[in-house]
Amino acid sequence: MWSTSTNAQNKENDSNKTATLGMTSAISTAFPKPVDIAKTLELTEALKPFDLFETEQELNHRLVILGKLYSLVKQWIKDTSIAKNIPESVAENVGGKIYTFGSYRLGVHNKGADIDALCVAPRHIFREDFFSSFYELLKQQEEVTDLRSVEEAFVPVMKMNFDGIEIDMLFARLDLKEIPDTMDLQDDLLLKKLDQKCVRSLNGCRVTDEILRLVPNIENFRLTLRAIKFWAKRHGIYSNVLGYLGGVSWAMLVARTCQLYPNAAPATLVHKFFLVFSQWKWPQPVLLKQPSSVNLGFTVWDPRVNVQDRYHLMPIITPAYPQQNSTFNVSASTRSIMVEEFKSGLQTTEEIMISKEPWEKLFEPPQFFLKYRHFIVLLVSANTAEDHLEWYGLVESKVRLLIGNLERNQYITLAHINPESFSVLESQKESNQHCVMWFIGLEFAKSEHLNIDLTYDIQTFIETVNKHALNINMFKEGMKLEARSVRRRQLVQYLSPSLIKRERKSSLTNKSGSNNGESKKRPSDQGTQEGENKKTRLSSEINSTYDDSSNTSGTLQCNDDSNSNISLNDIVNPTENISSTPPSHATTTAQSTQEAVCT
Ligand SMILES: Nc1ncnc2c1ncn2[C@@H]1O[C@H](COP(=O)(O)OP(=O)(O)OP(=O)(O)O)[C@@H](O)[C@H]1O
Ligand SMILES: [Mg+2]
Ligand SMILES: [Mg+2]
Repeated sequence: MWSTSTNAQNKENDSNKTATLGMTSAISTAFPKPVDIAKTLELTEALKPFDLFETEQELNHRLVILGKLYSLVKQWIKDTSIAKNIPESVAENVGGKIYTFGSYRLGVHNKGADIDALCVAPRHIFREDFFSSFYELLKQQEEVTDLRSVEEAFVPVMKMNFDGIEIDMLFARLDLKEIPDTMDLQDDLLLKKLDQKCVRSLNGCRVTDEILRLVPNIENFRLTLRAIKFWAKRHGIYSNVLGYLGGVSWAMLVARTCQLYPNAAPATLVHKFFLVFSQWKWPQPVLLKQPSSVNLGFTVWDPRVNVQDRYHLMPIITPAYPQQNSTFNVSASTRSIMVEEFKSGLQTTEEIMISKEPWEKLFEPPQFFLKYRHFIVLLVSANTAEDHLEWYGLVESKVRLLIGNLERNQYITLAHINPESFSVLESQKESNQHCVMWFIGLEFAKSEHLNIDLTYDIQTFIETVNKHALNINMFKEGMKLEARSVRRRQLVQYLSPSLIKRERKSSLTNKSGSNNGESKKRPSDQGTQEGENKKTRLSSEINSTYDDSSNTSGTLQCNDDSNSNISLNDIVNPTENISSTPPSHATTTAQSTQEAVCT
């Protein structure tokens, strides 16, 4: 938890940390003023009611579980070594270790989050051993439930619940005789001669550790990241799989902000985060350090070399070799939604910093259902809970294809997928079915009296998902994916009255809401459920009064960066390109426009 006393201590520790941390020097090395400290305490207080932080007891429980897992790993490696004819005296010392990564390792996990862990073993212990004998050992443990292997995944993982805590456990075999307790994973040469699966499995830990090494003040980074992750979740832009950003990408954006304002307090950092990224010239990449020059033959993100990397719209590059873009799922739609959110976050934080608004304002969810007039509802159903979990995961991983189809439709200017899924109202589903819905808000080009037929876009998507499910032998009876076009007025058929009431209520108190009064009318054009089932055709009259998103870009106010070393303009300018000779789309686009902003 952030405190003023710790900050004073940090101030002393960091007073000489004004050297370059990252790709450029800092924008401002100013230390917090009393008002920044007060705002930071207010921020901590504003986050508390949301029950994000774990108690001391809960944190200790995690440590106990990790201790037990560690003992199990050591025992298993020793027993497996002996079974492979290694003398017992040697087997005693071959070691084996557990490292954590993800939100727990970063120190920003919410109550009930999982622990992401990596088991590292010496060279005579194989992945097959991990998924057989270690699996069996875990299975015997009383505290372990819901144990399942996902061995064929891109990053193979063993999942379990260990005494109430979800664990995702990866495996990596290093080319070493033994794994000493003191070993860390920073050395790039550890990856020499490793297979792809091991390199990918090591990547999460190496990236998390590198991020922590690259921020000037870990405690300030943590509180800022907690605030940003919570804001992103509330605003429906936290999801790697749906084309927004995932935890590690948000962590890197916050880390970059911390590098640019190395001594700033978290409240200031949250504000600066929005200032920097509302103006970032995407696709200029965000980098936390100069990419490593080591070459062990693994593919790294480099638009000069890989053609596909030139099409990444919002590159945020991991800092450990082999560096990757963590946001390759981002599309034109998701990027524009995120950029609008950055702009609106800037406006809100400017008001918060001058005490015109409280921090709570930043965490208010936007009114998704009032923002659009037309939606596509995706209904995903299955017969059993187990089937549903699998089916839901598959469909979720494919929704980006539908967004891509819609983006390519010349009449659609924005297809906005809301990552929140909703239960289907009892009145709308067949008994005993497990069924949830996603909503995609649509914005159309302003043309008069246009009939838009989305049948093809939607059908292609449904066919692709069904075909894929059949190909991987996942398809089970009862698994169903439906897409319906609905108007805003028809949402009452899908959403609970309390949710609709909540959106309407907040629209009345929100001056900038996009509600034009229509949502207060009783629905008059409700089709029958059956009729709608058959219908994937959206026939809509779109005229010039079309209800656009009312987000406006934030006005910039230049303030307190008196200790500025370089300007924000220098930062959002493409000086961070990984090469000065960039023949790529990514870099040329980044260089094409530039506007003077804040110094
Ligand atoms: N689909 C993915 N693609 C790439 N990396 C992933 C993916 N899923 C998980 N990871 C890696 O595993 C780490 C842990 O993932 P996880 O889903 O547990 O998120 P998290 O950041 O720990 O947040 P949470 O608190 O929700 O668990 C991520 O930080 C990332 O490094
Ligand atoms: Mg996690
Ligand atoms: Mg996880």
